[in-house]
Amino acid sequence: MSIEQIMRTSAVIPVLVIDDAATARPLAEALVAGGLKVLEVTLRTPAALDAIREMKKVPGAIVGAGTVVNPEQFAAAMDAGAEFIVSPGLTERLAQPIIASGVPFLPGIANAADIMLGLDLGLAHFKFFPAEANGGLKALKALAAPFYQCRFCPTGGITEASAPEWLGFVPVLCVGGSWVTPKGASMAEVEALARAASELRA
Ligand SMILES: O=C(O)C(=O)C[C@H](O)[C@H](O)COP(=O)(O)O
Repeated sequence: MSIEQIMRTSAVIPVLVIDDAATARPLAEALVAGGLKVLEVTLRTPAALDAIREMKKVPGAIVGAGTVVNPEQFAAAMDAGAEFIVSPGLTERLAQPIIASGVPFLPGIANAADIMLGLDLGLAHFKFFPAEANGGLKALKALAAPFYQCRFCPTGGITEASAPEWLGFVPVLCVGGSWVTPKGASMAEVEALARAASELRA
């Protein structure tokens, strides 16, 4: 799968922070049952790599690693079976081994210089991060105009209420967000939130 195909799979990529790998598989089952197949497990917790391994057992799930900020984390994510890589920003040191591997890569950008570095590296698909704090849809529209060939996954501060407006902007293929998995939610609640999120694309 290409990063574009992954971005077009579901309207929302749930950004997951998993503290206990034992919860990972039921969580992935609930998200996939609700229609969200693309799952981003952030490497922010010690359980994240085992969570990726567990989630990959769920039929239909496309499991990637998020918060990947250096080549060492990229290698660990590959070892765990991650199918795509998301990072909050873009450096050559991180991008080079990922691009060389051919694994779908969604690096974060926040300004024109970041996008130009990505274009130099042959990339055209970016996470716009942090989306709301960095000026919201207005800022992305201004940035996307000169970089008409680029496609985006805004992430950071997006909610079920604000997602449709972002998704209505053509260069936005999907949005990322953590609202689908609120702390303490039951798996039935997560499935319902996932279903609502999966139906957001007009
Ligand atoms: O961990 C990363 O790599 C990040 O880039 C940060 C996450 O994407 C955002 O924290 C999700 O944003 P919220 O939906 O506002 O919770």
